[in-house]
Amino acid sequence: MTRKFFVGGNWKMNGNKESYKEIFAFLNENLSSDVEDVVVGVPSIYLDYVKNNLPKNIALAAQNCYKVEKGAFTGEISPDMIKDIGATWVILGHSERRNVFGESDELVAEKIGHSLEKGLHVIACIGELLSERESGKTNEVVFRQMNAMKNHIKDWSKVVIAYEPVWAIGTGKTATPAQAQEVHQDLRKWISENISKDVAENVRIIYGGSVTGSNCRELAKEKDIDGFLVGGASLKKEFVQIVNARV
Ligand SMILES: O=C(CO)COP(=O)(O)O
Repeated sequence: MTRKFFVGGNWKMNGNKESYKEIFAFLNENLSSDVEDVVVGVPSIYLDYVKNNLPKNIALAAQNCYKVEKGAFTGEISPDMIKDIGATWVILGHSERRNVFGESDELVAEKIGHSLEKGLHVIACIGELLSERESGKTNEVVFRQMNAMKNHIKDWSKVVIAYEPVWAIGTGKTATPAQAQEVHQDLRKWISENISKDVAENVRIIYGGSVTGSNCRELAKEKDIDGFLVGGASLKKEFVQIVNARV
């Protein structure tokens, strides 16, 4: 298996310049210089500040952006702006964007397409609600979300898929390794049948939802789990343990 392990920290709408200093300190002290593919997603107003203080081997992501280059879209930021300040990634389709801010599959897919065209790398998030899981619709939901994206993605090499079951986000209820592996495996099969075998083999599918220093190693043993997207624990020292889950 050649897929490189990938860990993203999603800081969401947390922290400030002062509290980020602690994060810079534990990343500087504890992260070995040869880590690969570690990205942190930062509130847009702090992207520039974090860029100037983060260890250089960690990449920077915005947590959202709009689907066009520029214009009268008050409050939005564009992929060009994200690139301009030196960030290289954007998180799109996070469940909080979908469920709190009402972003549709189509809007998420358009944002992904535009970000890729502009040269950003994308963490594309998908995942089902608890009610959807309980009614046996997990695959139907994640395949529908994937299908919308498929029409807008030409180059999958710059995409990481984050499977984040909504019921596991911020709840302390992690999917079991077997539950996560099952969905990741089904996703890879769907990709093989609907996109290509090559993309299915190479695209990284990471898991998100209450990942911690203590559960990351078991999850990381599963063959289709290629890393994590971490919320709460990415603000704490244990993030380093998660980055090293396969070491
Ligand atoms: O939403 C998440 C990452 O994007 C997961 O959040 P938690 O790790 O806090 O559950």
